[in-house]
Amino acid sequence: MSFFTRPQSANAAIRIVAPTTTEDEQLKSAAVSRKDSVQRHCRNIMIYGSCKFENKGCVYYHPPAPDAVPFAPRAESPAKQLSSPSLTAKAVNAPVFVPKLPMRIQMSTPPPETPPSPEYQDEQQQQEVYEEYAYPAPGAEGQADQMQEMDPNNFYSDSHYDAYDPEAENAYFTQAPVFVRQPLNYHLYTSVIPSTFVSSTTDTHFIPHSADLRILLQGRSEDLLTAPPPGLNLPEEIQGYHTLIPLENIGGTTERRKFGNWNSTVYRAINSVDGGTYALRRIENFRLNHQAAFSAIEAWANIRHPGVVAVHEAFTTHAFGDSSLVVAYAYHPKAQTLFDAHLKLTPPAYQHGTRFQPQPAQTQIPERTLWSYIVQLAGAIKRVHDAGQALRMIDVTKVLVTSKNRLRVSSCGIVDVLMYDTPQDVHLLQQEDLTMFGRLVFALCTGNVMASSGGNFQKSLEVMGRLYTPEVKTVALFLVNKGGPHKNIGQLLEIISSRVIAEMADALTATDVLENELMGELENARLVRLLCKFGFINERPEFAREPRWSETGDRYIVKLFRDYVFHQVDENGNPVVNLSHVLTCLSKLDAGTDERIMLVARDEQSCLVVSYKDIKTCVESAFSELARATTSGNNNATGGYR
Ligand SMILES: Nc1ncnc2c1ncn2[C@@H]1O[C@H](COP(=O)(O)OP(=O)(O)OP(=O)(O)O)[C@@H](O)[C@H]1O
Repeated sequence: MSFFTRPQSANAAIRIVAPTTTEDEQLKSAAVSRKDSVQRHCRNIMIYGSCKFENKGCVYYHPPAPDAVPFAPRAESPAKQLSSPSLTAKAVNAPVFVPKLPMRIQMSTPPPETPPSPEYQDEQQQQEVYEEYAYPAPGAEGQADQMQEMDPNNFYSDSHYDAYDPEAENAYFTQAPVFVRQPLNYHLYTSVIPSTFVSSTTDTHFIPHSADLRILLQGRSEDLLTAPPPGLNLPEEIQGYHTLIPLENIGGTTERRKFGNWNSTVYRAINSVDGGTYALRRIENFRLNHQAAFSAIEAWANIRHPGVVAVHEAFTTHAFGDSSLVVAYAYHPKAQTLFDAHLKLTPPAYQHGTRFQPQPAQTQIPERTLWSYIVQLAGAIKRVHDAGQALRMIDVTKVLVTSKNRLRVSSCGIVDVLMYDTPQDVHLLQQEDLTMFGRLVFALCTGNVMASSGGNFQKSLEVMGRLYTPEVKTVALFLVNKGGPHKNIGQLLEIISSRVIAEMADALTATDVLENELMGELENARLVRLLCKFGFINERPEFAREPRWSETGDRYIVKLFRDYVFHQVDENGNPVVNLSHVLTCLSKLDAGTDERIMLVARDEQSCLVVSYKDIKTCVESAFSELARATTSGNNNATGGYR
């Protein structure tokens, strides 16, 4: 049979030694029933210190419980152990791990000055035995359980660091070494906010359910990477923009899209200067009479607001075969117009040969969403009016829904260029903005773009009164009615101030939810960096003319740790493919915690007890060695890896 002996120093090679004859006699009763010479040790015991399956069918050998062992062999010094004839040649070749940092152990009370009583020595011995089996520290059993049943949300609350109160256990335990509670570098960890406070599993006003959020973001990324279909017959490049894709159907059979009285098409394109994706709105057959008409675009380019699609630049081009005006805007992947999102009729459906009436894309807009739209648009208008501009195009086909319940006014600045020759008083234009805003509210409430016009007006008010609170009607009427020269957006914001506060609360909740989501993803970059380093180090065929470089010295520890993380097997010898275990180990390694683990050689003849901090030092030193050897001309070779 064999024992694991506790090393004298914190981190040392541990030999699996054969017991002496005396020890055999003392352990006779236990040894009779065992077939240690032929039976393999359970690796869970070797790695975790305990095996969950011990009494549940695990076929491997489990050492006896500590209290069943009356005596344990004294731990020999690591050097002596390594020179012992009981080691295999392979084990002797294994490098001895020399800790680079002193072990941080503190005695809870100073050792007794007078020689301890025999009774005390007995207890002390028993305690040593206990520690050998409970190694690495009191509480390790719980830790082993924790490691076997990894809970990704709990791996930061490490029981190893919980205050250990020896007095509560036994008076004699006060002499046992107590591991000082090390303050973890908590800033290195993700602390997931309890879902009670910030839940990503439920919908919030602006942020969908966590899974849906990922689908949304993946969809955007996919949208950005879509290649143009062949046969579009579009210019290859215009003013530094390439890879044009029309965002609306430009087939000859469908009605051409209009922007006021002009034909207009929107394209997605990539800017070759900054590599960014932009939305290009092209106005066909436009002749620019005055270069000064672009001054409005310059003014718009300075307006940045979350409710306004950012204006980038404008130019004219003949690349389409005509004289076109093109204005470049920030591109919002997967954006929909308010019309498409809420008012567009779905094609008539047929069932059993019966034709059903076309239905709006969505039924009634919920009041909360409606208020959110009103507040967002009011905020955008306020920003633009404060900048001395007017939007001049507030329409359900020009307001984009760019995310969940998020609106942005698009096409800003175009009308200013198109109407440059017929200047108008900006104050009147701003009043007109409010009227257009009112029409939009009518359209959204009733599902009819013509809701506020002519004979529809009264009926629309009735519908509005039936579906929404009276406040909505008040706001809509305030906007469409002529209120005199002093009517302005500020007055509207006063009327809806309570809604603005609700909106702000929702926006702040959205940032909390997003922060929480981001925290969950924050670990990825650091883990990828670590995995890259492993990739550079492990199995490197040769370095510095040393074919065994990756197998010796610090690298040997890295190799064993790699086995510990990725190559564990269960009691049946099947691979343990537990991502939580991998993530936990890598996170602890990245943080360099003082928690210690036992690394077992592949031949199972030797093992090393090392802390994550030590392994981190090994990884860093091996990687630095490689990095130093990179050519001097390639100074950035390791940039970003650290
Ligand atoms: N900045 C942008 N980012 C992403 N998509 C955009 C952007 N601007 C417009 N789009 C998309 O381009 C498409 C065409 O926009 P457009 O403003 O022409 O709407 P429309 O519904 O075609 O209006 P109209 O019928 O008046 O032409 C819409 O699907 C819109 O979502």
